[in-house]
Amino acid sequence: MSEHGLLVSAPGKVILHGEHAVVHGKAALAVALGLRTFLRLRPGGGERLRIHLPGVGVRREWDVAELSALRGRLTADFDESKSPGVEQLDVLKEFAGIAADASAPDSLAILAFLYMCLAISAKYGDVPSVDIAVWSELPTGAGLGSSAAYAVCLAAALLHACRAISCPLKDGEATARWPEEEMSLINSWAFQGERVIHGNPSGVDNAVGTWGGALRYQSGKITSLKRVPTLRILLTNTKVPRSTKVLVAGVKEKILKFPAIMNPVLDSIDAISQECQSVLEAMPTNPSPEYYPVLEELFDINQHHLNVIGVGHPSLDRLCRVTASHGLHSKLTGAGGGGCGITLLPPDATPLAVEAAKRDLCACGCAEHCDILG
Ligand SMILES: Nc1ncnc2c1ncn2[C@@H]1O[C@H](COP(=O)(O)OP(=O)(O)O)[C@@H](O)[C@H]1O
Ligand SMILES: C[C@@](O)(CCOP(=O)(O)O)CC(=O)O
Ligand SMILES: [Mg+2]
Repeated sequence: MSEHGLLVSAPGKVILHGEHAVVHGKAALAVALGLRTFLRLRPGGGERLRIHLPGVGVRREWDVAELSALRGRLTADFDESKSPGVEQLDVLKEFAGIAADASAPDSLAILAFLYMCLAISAKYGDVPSVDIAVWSELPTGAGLGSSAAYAVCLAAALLHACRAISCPLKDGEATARWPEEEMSLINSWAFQGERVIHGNPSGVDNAVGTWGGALRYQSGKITSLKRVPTLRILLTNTKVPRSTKVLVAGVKEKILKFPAIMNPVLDSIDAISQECQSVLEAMPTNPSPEYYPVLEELFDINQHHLNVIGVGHPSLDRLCRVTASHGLHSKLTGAGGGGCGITLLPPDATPLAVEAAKRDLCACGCAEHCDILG
């Protein structure tokens, strides 16, 4: 690592269809966002490891020797394919002074960092003496994959600090991507970070955070979408906070309680993703209004399904109602329970109608918008 260190970044994502169902082996379609998380890695001083996470109000530092001793107490083989153990996480919580239920954003961020740092360094070398700062353009806990972007940045930086991956920058280059197999390793370790934060993630968010672009994800299989037409989508943050971990656990509980009722809903969400992919791949690259009625109907059906599996919220119902009053169709994106919704903007939607919808959304408290292009 040079004395100037390394700047790493990873994008957030929008799930078009398949959130939650993807945790249960169904397909999801997701696209990377222009909003990113950034990490600066610098050589540390005095055999210390420092982290600064302004987004969640964390500034902590530890002795490298103290972390090495802690790593020795965790008595387990660390591997990117092994789930973080409950006992391991309990030891880390106790060490960092984190409550046993560890659900606050700062606690989860520290826990994911400590786990990834100790696990990666145990596999590839010594606990590194580095300074790490992470900041983001993404809202945290709003359905845009901030946890995955954070985990991808941490995985890349820690693997780099432990010399498990190369420095991709060649002389004179300002930016670069790691080679494919190193990206796969980053993705696998980012998944471990997501496991600490989410409990039981599908892996779709860290896949988009690592690879970018538009992809279909199912049971660990990542496929780039063949052709992605230009799709205008309005992103609205309801500003209602929620935790992905809690929502994912709630869906699992419902499936266990009513398998015969819930499994067909997940199958139907899967079919929506398939149908949406077919439409997207049939659409010309340039905006073409005739495909939109189907895409709009798929949004509506999926939004109903997401309510059925228990991840809706009154703020999201309001968002859908307000946009519907302007002829526009919306659904939640990500874990739901608040967070963000997406609204499809067909090429024949008038700028006046879109502006009016945005104004009404602001009036009902959903104050943040951005237009994204697929
Ligand atoms: N920039 C960041 N710095 C530190 N922690 C972060 C950052 N972004 C996200 N996180 C962690 O991820 C959690 C949010 O993850 P999650 O509930 O999955 O929501 P989402 O991924 O939709 O934003 C936060 O509570 C925090 O622990
Ligand atoms: C609900 C889920 O499908 C997506 C969660 O996304 P987010 O953390 O809300 O950005 C969970 C997952 O796929 O791991
Ligand atoms: Mg998340």
